[in-house]
Amino acid sequence: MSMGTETVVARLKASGLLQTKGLIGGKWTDAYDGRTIEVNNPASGDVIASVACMGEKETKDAISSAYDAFGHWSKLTAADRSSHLRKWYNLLIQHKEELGQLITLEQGKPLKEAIGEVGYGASFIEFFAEEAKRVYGDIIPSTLPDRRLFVLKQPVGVVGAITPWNFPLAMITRKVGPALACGCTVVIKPSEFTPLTAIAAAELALQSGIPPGVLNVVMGDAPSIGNSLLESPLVRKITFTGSTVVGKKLMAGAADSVKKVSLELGGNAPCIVFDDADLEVALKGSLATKFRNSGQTCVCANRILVQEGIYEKFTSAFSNAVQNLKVGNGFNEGVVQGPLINESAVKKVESFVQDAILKGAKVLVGGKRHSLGFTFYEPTIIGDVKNEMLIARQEVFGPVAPIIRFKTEEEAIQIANDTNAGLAAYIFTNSIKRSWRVSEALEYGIVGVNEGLVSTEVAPFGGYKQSGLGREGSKYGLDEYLEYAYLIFVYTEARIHLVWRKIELFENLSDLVWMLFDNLSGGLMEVVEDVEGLGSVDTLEVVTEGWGCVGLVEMDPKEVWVLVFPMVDWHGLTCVVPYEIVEVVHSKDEKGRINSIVIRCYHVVDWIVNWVLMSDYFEGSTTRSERD
Ligand SMILES: NC(=O)c1ccc[n+]([C@@H]2O[C@H](COP(=O)([O-])OP(=O)(O)OC[C@H]3O[C@@H](n4cnc5c(N)ncnc54)[C@H](O)[C@@H]3O)[C@@H](O)[C@H]2O)c1
Ligand SMILES: O=CCCC(=O)O
Repeated sequence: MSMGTETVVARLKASGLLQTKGLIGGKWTDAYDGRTIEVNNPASGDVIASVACMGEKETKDAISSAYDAFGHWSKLTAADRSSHLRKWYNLLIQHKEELGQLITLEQGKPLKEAIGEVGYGASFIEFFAEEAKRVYGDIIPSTLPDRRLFVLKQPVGVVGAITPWNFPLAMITRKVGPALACGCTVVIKPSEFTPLTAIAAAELALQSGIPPGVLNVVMGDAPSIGNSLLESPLVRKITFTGSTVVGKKLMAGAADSVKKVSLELGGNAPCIVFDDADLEVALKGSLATKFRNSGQTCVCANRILVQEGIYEKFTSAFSNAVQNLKVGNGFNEGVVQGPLINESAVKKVESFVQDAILKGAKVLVGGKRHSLGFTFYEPTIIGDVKNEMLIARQEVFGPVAPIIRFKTEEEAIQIANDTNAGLAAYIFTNSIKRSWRVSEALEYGIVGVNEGLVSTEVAPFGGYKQSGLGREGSKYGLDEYLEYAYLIFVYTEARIHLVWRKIELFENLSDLVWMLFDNLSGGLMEVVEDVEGLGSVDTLEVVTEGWGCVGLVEMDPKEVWVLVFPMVDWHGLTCVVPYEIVEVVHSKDEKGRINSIVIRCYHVVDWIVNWVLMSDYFEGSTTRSERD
């Protein structure tokens, strides 16, 4: 291990945030067969750590733990879940430096950018801690007068979350934040290249008091973990960020048990610079979108389309800027371009560049491996690229900017949309009309107008076409973890057959309660108010099997009348059972007989209903025993 890596590793170990085990049911766990997998520093090739290499058995246990934890976690109040998430967020921010170092160590991005990722990643936890309290349902205006229609949002259940290496923290929190906020529990499978950040984030989740089993981490054998998640009937949702190839496999695998699926897949972002663009703004935006994370983001510009009138000026200024990008180990001061993740990533970049050159493109800057060796590649610009070349058809996922020349707006739109991907697109123009026109014509889920950095926790992130399904972040991000239950309640006084029963005035409350228990076939009796000394109106709620007692009304100092009603059975649903009496008021006629009673109570769904009972009801009333 080189000195640099060794020192950082020692510091991180001392902080307790560099761990190597998976997390199952709140317990740090080795692979059951003891297997491990090495995690490398891409800047030096050093082995940072050996982590548990897990598979089917560990994943099944993690799923069971998540399933067991779901019962409790989903029933916490939104405020409680929110408070757990907020504590986790605070810890992530408190450990921003260490987490940033871990990211640079295992993923390679410059430390400043890595610490930026921690802030970005943590923002999803903060945002969804707040959103947890806003998972509102709906009341739908009914087509019939006697019914009420509701939409109840419920957590989908256990979630399998599979994430990539390019944002080792943010791609996890963008899934886990909304999942936990909604009441789901999660099994996370981080990339085998960057598990350390995921483990550290899970450690902080445990420290924040998130209960065991709510968040589990398994890593190692990707297909085996993936298949276990797909095959388990306990897993109700798969959320994946990664390549389109793997995304398609997971989508197909989820079909068998019809799991809910959301996919954040690869992009092929066009960055269109029009003649009327502000050159400085276009340069800044194009640099930011192309070279962020050394070109290894799904929203990185993959093709830079430049209109012919500004082509020379733009390419020359862009080339100057790119030549000055400092490449190196992410821990070194001033470095803005780190290494690529591994050797095969460099080989892919090389082959794409080679293909473009063979087909007539020209290297304007860079174009080869960097003299630093390992997986460093020179920041590169290639001119005269055509949209048919490999580099314009597929994600290069490296620091290479292919430039395509175009003449008209229509041509730019046609080239931009000529791809299976549809994640992010960028346009640079000073024309408001063109901004709207082109933004709306682009078949992309995200469009940056005069802006190269588009990601934020408050806006929906996701793609059209083969770039994925669903959205992450923002209020829309919650939908991916919710089921919508439609409930219909019929509310009708005609269905309620009221029965009044005269009973003796009891000496004390317990006698009364026992009498009710005996006579009303048993069940739970809940004293809503203290009935000691029975006033003119007292309220008692007794829920019995088939019968309910909602009120006691004193008619005479020697008599107590109990209002009993059968629970209404409607299409197999027991409903119209009031559960909390607010007020019972009665009036008497001139002979002192009760002629009306109004019972105000909370209905099962929290409306207050007024039941007005007129004297007619009492005339023909029967007792429970008579009915039986
Ligand atoms: N749209 C987005 O939000 C977004 C964000 C980040 C990255 N990405 C995309 O991710 C890709 C780069 O990430 P990557 O190389 O880690 O992607 P990848 O598809 O190779 O791997 C992603 C994850 O899937 C796992 N995996 C691989 N094969 C699997 C299988 N058979 N079953 C289950 N899991 C499996 C990997 O171990 C990893 O955890 C790029 O295409 C990039 O565009 C997309
Ligand atoms: O790589 C894709 C995610 C990048 C982002 O969230 O901005």
